[in-house]
Amino acid sequence: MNPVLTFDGVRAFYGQALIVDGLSFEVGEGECFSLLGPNGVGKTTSLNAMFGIAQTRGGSIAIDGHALGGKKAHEAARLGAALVPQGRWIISSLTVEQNLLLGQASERKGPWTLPKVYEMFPDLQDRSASLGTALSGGQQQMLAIGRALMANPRILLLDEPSEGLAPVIIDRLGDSLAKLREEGTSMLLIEQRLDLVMDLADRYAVMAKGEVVSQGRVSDTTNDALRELVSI
Ligand SMILES: Nc1ncnc2c1ncn2[C@@H]1O[C@H](COP(=O)(O)OP(=O)(O)OP(=O)(O)O)[C@@H](O)[C@H]1O
Repeated sequence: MNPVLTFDGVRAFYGQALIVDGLSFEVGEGECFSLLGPNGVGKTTSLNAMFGIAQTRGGSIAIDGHALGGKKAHEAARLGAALVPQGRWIISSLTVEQNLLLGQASERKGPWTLPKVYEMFPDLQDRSASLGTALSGGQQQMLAIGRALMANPRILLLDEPSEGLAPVIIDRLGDSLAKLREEGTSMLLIEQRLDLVMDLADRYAVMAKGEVVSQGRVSDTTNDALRELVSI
């Protein structure tokens, strides 16, 4: 089966600074793939390379076999990449519902509509008229995920979704992501909480200095073994 997302020898830069150096991995249909590594190795930059925020010079990135060309942000969204960014990027002047509707900008058709997002995250329906940034941290994370789902993505790109959340909220987040996984949503998960990775991911790759240094199936490893790999 063709991969949903392919990174092949990607080299990504900020200006002249080479951050990602020959990164290769694939995410299969319906798979949750986790990209791991210590702070600063280039995980977020890899996502930024998909949207043209970091510049790629070398290698290729493809969604469903379609290479991302020049106009990356628009193209990646149109092809079905939806980002749940680190820090969530909730627009403070917009209500919850208006933030969710932003997700439709890519004009992709599919099962995700406002009622379906509200069914998945009832808190968002209760607060639909509130300003997005008036929500709690956990609710804002749900809003960021809901907004990405409104794009009817081929792949959901989650950058440290548990960051800054209390353990009980992380459990709820994990349940929601598990539900999405059961529905067959393809996911790329960047995450420091390895228990969440162990619960959700099928496969993982560990990055160091901008490239993959080890990878495998989550079912073949343990939380401790993964922690050791990530801390090298
Ligand atoms: N806009 C930018 N311009 C220049 N350098 C940047 C920029 N953003 C990040 N960097 C640098 O790129 C490197 C990789 O950062 P990146 O955010 O991709 O790491 P990460 O693996 O996602 O880690 P973290 O968990 O800290 O986000 C770091 O050295 C960082 O300082």
